[in-house]
Amino acid sequence: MHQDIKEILISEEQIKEKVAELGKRLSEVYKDLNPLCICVLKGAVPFMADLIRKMEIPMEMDFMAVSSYGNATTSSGVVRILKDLEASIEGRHVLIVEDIIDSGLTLSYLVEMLKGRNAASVKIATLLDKPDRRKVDLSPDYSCFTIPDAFVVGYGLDFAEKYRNLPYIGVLKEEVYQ
Ligand SMILES: O=P(O)(O)OC[C@H]1O[C@H](OP(=O)(O)OP(=O)(O)O)[C@H](O)[C@@H]1O
Ligand code: HPA
Repeated sequence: MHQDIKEILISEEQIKEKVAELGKRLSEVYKDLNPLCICVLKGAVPFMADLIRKMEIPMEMDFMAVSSYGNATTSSGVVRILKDLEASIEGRHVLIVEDIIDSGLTLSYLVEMLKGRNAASVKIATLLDKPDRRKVDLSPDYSCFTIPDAFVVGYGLDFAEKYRNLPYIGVLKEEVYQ
């Protein structure tokens, strides 16, 4: 285990199993709909890469970069679009792929923005859901794990851009970010 990690919350094996389960479910839900999976950079990259390989249906992908955290551990509430989608989503079935929903501020902003572009549907798939910290009324359509209120890193999630390459989800030692 990495020296800055206090505890492994979700192991590599647990992630693999849940992601495969979700991929199978999405393959049924989106059969014949050619969904557009939108990966929210950068944290959702490992989840997106693993999830789409478990979706055994035609699908397309695109990427968005937004930022609300910067190098802090709490959301500023201000969502900035750093990179927009390449193509129109009008009439498309959109699935937003996220690593974590914490305050919900990032996704509530994104969902409203994408709905405003006349998508046929806009749904959310998240690896982690941290409902205790929610500041807006938002719940994911698909979620792999519900986690307690702790700052976690790994499998895409960072603190100050570090730890994204850990293969598990771990709780960061307080002394590392305090
Ligand atoms: O529910 P919220 O409180 O809004 O938090 C969730 C968002 O925060 C993180 O992104 P961040 O801005 O840190 O970018 P990153 O994915 O590049 O790490 C995470 O990837 C989500 O997008
Ligand atoms: O717990 C977290 N870890 C990393 N990034 C995050 N963005 C929101 N919550 C978190």
